[in-house]
Amino acid sequence: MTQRTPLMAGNWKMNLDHHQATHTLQKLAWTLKDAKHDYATVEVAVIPPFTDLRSVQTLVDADKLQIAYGAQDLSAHESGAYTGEISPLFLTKLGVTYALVGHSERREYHAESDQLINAKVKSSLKAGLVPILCVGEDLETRRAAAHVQHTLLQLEAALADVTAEQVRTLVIAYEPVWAIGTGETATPEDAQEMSEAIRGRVAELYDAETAQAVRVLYGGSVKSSNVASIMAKPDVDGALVGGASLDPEEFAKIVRFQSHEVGL
Ligand SMILES: O=C[C@H](O)COP(=O)(O)O
Repeated sequence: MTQRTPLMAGNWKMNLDHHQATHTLQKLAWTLKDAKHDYATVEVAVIPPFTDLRSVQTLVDADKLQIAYGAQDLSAHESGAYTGEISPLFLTKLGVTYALVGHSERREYHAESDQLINAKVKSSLKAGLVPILCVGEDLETRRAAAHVQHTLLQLEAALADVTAEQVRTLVIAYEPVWAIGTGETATPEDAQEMSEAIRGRVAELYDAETAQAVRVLYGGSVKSSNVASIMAKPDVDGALVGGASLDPEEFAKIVRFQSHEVGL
């Protein structure tokens, strides 16, 4: 069985300018250093706004930080007349590792279609970025008990024409929209149900080895007080953290979920 390294990714959304980003990242790095965090056991990434990425890169390089960083979105195109879009190649040049694709806020506020999300998955993979593909249902869909079917359809659409080899590197984030920024958290059992279903569908679409390699994160009001119970579930490989990642001490506690009993 493949050993999957847990990933804690902090999505800052549209918060923190480049000065604030530097301070926040520095504080996160110091807190984790004080706690003697072993990045081989839990990987850490921050996902700042585009305008912060150069400052983040400079700090990571200068202080030789082991914290990875990602982009919150990217273009499906490499270059050309696409005003306001960011090429995956520009992100690679900035040392970016991850790219969020199909976050629910992009799907909702920018009407991103499954087809566009599939194109973005492919453009990020082509550029050597690791997509963090976001899927999940809204409250109405969950109330209708159609959440598994809905989420797996999003997954299948996003993976059209993506090879098994590529999927093995992928990160999938299950984010129930009703639990994002609301303080409502899915139960650990909800997170496990969907993570297992996602892994099961990857096995059906590809093979068991691919399904064992892919990392599935949970996202939606994750905090230091609830992360350990979610991480105890066998198919949950980490968290995509929004609000709580803006506080470096709180985010460090989330990263250090295994040490909660003994403190940081
Ligand atoms: O990308 C992160 C998710 O949207 C979760 O956000 P949240 O932790 O603020 O609920």
